[in-house]
Amino acid sequence: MALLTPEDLANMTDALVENDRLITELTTYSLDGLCRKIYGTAPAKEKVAIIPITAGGGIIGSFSESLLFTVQHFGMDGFITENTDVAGWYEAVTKGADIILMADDLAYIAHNLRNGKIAHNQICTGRIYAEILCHAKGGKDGGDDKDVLVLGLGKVGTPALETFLNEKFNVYVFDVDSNRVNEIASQYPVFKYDSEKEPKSFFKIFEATPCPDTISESVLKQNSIVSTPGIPLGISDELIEKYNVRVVQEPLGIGTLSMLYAVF
Ligand SMILES: NC(=O)C1=CN([C@@H]2O[C@H](COP(=O)(O)OP(=O)(O)OC[C@H]3O[C@@H](n4cnc5c(N)ncnc54)[C@H](O)[C@@H]3O)[C@@H](O)[C@H]2O)C=CC1
Ligand SMILES: NCCC[C@@H](N)C(=O)NCCCC[C@H](N)C(=O)O
Repeated sequence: MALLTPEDLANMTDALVENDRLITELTTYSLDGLCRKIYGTAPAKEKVAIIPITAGGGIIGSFSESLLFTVQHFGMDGFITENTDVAGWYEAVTKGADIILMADDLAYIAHNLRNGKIAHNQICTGRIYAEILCHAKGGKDGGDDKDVLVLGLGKVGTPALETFLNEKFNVYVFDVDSNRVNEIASQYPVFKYDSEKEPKSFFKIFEATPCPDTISESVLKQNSIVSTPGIPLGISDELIEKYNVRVVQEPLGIGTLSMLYAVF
């Protein structure tokens, strides 16, 4: 899994606030409101403990602080444990935490100690970024509002395509790993997107890859919406400006709020 860097998180607080505004403009739901709608849950004064984990690559600068900002920004009570790892878990529980947030290099989870629910960041991230596109108001020409292009069929992209299929979208998929495309196409009723054989542009594009410039001019329309957890951003500033593309992208907070609503 591509690991976050402190640089990825440098502008996270501004990005979360700005993306919440954009999500509201596109969907009429605030991020908080959209999470309530898709999960059917709501916070009930849970105390959230964030436990720094030293395993693997170790602590990532401002990772825990970014989680605390997210928790508090959406009105919840949270704290970062003074201790790490097992000692941090003990501290969290003895301080009355209801929900634990913690991440090593292989998994970032939310665990509700009261109801037993557990959520995984990659699944919840794929779902919320897909739901943002599902709820985004259609293009001026309307018709293709149910078409969506999914770029990147990994641990985030797969839950996203499942969300689009559940919402009855026509899902076009692409991945540089053709074996992965064939595997997905054998499991799900999706269309393999091939820009050479059948060029097609999309109003709604989802991207979850670790590469830049994955979104080419050929797939864009005027006013396209790109919903992408992918880091780095998969579309150039030039194309964003030329096609007035609205881009929903933020490194950690949107996926974290989705995880919390999944365990309330
Ligand atoms: N913003 C957020 O909250 C989060 C962001 N991420 C980011 O999302 C991205 C995807 O994460 P995962 O799904 O866990 O990774 P993954 O490695 O499971 O999947 C990535 C997929 O993208 C494909 N790919 C790579 N280059 C491509 C290209 N040029 N065009 C099309 N497909 C390409 C790979 O073949 C792979 O199938 C990563 O950049 C990760 O850092 C992950 C979780 C949360
Ligand atoms: N964008 C959300 C997904 C994050 C994931 N790509 C990652 O960097 N995981 C490693 C996090 C390690 C955190 C560290 N153990 C700490 O506790 O500071």
